[in-house]
Amino acid sequence: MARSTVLTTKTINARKRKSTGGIDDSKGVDASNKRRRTIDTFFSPQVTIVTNQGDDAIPTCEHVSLNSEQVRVLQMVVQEEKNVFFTGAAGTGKSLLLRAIIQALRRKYAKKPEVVSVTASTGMAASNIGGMTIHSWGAVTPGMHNIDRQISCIKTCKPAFKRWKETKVLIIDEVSMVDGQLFDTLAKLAVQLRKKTEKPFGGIQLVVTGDFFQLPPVTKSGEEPFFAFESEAWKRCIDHTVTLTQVYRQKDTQFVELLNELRRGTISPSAQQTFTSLSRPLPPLPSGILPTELYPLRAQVDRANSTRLAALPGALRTFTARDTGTHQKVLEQMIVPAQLVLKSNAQVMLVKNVDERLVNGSVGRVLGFFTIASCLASVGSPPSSQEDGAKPKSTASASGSQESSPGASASSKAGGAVRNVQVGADGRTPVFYYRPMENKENARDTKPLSASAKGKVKDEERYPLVEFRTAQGTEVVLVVRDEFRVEDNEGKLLARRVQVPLVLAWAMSIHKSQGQTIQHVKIDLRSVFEKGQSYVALSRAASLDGLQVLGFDPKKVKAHPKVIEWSSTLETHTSADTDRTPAVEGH
Ligand SMILES: Nc1ncnc2c1ncn2[C@@H]1O[C@H](COP(=O)(O)OP(=O)(O)OP(=O)(O)O)[C@@H](O)[C@H]1O
Repeated sequence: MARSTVLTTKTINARKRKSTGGIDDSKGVDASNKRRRTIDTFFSPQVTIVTNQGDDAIPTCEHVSLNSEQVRVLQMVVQEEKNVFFTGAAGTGKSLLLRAIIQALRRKYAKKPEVVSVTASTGMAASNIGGMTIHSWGAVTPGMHNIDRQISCIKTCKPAFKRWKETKVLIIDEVSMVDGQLFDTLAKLAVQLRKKTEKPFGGIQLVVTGDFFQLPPVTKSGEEPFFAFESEAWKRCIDHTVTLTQVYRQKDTQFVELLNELRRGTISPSAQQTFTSLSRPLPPLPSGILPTELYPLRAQVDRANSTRLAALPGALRTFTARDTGTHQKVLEQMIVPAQLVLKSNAQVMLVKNVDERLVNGSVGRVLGFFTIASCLASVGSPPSSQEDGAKPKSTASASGSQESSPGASASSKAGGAVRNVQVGADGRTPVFYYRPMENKENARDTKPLSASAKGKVKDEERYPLVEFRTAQGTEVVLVVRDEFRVEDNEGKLLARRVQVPLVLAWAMSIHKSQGQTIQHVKIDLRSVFEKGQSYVALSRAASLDGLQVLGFDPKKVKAHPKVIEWSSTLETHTSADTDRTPAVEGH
């Protein structure tokens, strides 16, 4: 019988994806960013992050130091090897801390990287930290609680069986969405598969994080969720709970207080008044980028995107995916669509990681549609003077960026994209740079294209040229087709899609927005259907000024009573001091 029915999805750039967690792991990071390397000691750890603090929602890159709460958790996990659950409200830096922990563990176990397993409850959360879903990791069949049957299935999946036996540290992110029964099953499997029956979780060190006030486990309609913290295994295995208390996402204390009320589902009349008053439209951004719209339902997201697209002038361009494989039905779950329909000026989001600048989630605007050949001719800076007299618009940051460096053209074609395309005075047409390769001096400055890039020149398809906002400013990129693969747990290919890795990005679902910080956001709460959903949506906003709320209804802002009760028992033991001493408790 089948092992897990949960499938892993990879793109051919999976190796690149590992380096895009937002931590300075030094690969592909600007020289300026390398100055202050990250977790060299536990006591002054610094993490490079991409923040969205700019007025125009332009992300910037900065180094942050972990606060004392975060450092304490890092120590407990990495030095003291404790089983830790760390939690905290939205924006308290759980994800940032988790990335720091993963990096520190990878360094600690550099000679045996397979002993650190990085997982999350959902595919989206897993891809944010370069991991896999907990189901895929363990080859666990969802809903099956017969341990013997699970074990027989797992033993047929050699990579998963090996993971169960070799893992020393298991990380689980977004634990609020892990079903309690699954947590119990995992603990029993660990004990039996590792034959260390006396040790909880078979002796695997657990690092678990999430906020139970956010999205709950998915249940059949009308069924009560059974949270991970209610499971037997949780009580036996989680030795330390740490609550992070400093909110970073929102700087405004009034907003932080309002979000706290939302989190607990207790809305005061003044909070209600404030949220209701946020129904006013947001002023347009100078860049022309519209606020991201969040909706509870996928159908609403699709409708909002289609309406915006229809309102744009110009012809539609349709990119039809090239699908192959024996199990093409699984491609339906893929974020990259079978039919991608675009127009010039459409707002789009990249759905794959290319490097630290261009990541899954980068938002931009389509400038037009061009062939690879026309864009490769306009990459980088002009060799000496400009051939056609067009004024190239600078698309890279000025400060010593790699884009304008001599080798830019050689490195510009990075998996599914022609990077750093220079556009002319109209702001949307690639300029043409003539590079006389016979001249040795110039040849050194304008390296020939890689063999793979040369091969692509034959491709006459016109692709979207997109101006992305990046941590360094903006970058114009021709986004070409890329390969997305769906594999079973043993890495066997089930289906493959070759498609332009973009989706329309005027709107997204609240589920997909989890974990993000959004500067300008318009949230429609009228169809909210889950506890925690309103809180997740509203807590994505960085400020009240950048937040528009439609359909705010205090009756729909609910926290689950079991979560409220459980968290109150935590708080009675927690010493969250004002001086930011870690709120640590042992059970
Ligand atoms: N020690 C720190 N110093 C400065 N900024 C920080 C620090 N920790 C986190 N941040 C910033 O705070 C913001 C929110 O962090 P993060 O996304 O990790 O929070 P979170 O707790 O995971 O939120 P959510 O539960 O909503 O996913 C990010 O922009 C992050 O870079």
